[in-house]
Amino acid sequence: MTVSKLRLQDSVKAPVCGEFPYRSGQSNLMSQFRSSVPSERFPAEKDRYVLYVNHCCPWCHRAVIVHALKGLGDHVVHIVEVDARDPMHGWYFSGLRGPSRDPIYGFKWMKELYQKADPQYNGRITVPMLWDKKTGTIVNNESSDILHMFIEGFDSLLPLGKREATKGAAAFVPKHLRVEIDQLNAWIYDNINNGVYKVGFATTQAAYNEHVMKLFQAFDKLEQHLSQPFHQPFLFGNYITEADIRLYTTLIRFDVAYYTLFKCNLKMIRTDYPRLHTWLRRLYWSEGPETGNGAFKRTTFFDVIKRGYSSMATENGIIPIGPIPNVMPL
Ligand SMILES: N[C@@H](CCC(=O)N[C@@H](CS)C(=O)NCC(=O)O)C(=O)O
Repeated sequence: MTVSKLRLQDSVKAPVCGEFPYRSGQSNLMSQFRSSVPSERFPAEKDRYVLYVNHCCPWCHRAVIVHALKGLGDHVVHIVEVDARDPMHGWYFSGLRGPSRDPIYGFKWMKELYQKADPQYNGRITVPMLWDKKTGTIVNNESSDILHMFIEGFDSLLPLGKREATKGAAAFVPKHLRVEIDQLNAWIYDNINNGVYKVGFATTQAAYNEHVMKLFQAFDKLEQHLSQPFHQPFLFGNYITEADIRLYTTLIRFDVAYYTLFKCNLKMIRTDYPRLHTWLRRLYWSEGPETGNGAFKRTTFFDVIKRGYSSMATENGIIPIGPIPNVMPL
């Protein structure tokens, strides 16, 4: 992803959970950890890599969903939950949901892992982060790279039926749709995944007005997209693609967090977007093989999401009660 793509206006402040708003002259803020599996330094090997995540974070969630859909949990990539964040020192292992110490080195703070990888490191301490136990360093901390690695980088370790190249039309990025999927992903990223942050962290009324309108125009467009031939039940037809996964992580948080806490409150998915609502509920509730027997639901933790966004958006830590239920039944 290019820096210019990430550049936001100065009227949007830096969120703790979300894309960093790059401002002019800050191009050196791109992550330095952008290696891949498989590569000479980081071959695909079982039990070698660890993914650190927090379940509030939508960027982590996309990697976690693919991890579940591909069955990478069976001794390929271990997931470790880093479940708390201190305003001064960042992510740490609290023991409340995840472990109370990093299971590899016994560290308390995520920043100790970053400093082990690079003692001079002074960038953001973010999740998701993919760690290599063998060389004791960070492979990558950019969720779209990790997502792509999980889609096919570990395929040599998986049964044939799970490999991207042998899945044909059921691939997460089928060859004949690659360009369309990439275009939709970029647009969804700018207007929706990152769009909610531009609204939630706007520091002027003008910025808020601009970004909130763009966000709902994007939903209107997607609602129309889902009405077109070959665009349902999923965004590109009968199979879940990378675009569905990327959109899901924002939409499942929308009514319960962004609508209330980020003031994205012009419309709700459940009351105003019938096609998007059906699409969302199908992904969430389906227990069939197309969702890895419920991978979307299994990886969605509403208590963590509500608590996490409340602590970001309000001073007093009060968690809004509604809407109830978190997801309507199908
Ligand atoms: N570009 C990164 C962004 C990841 C990100 O912003 N993660 C947030 C959690 S949602 C984080 O760790 N924030 C901690 C901080 O900035 O101190 C990605 O997509 O992986």
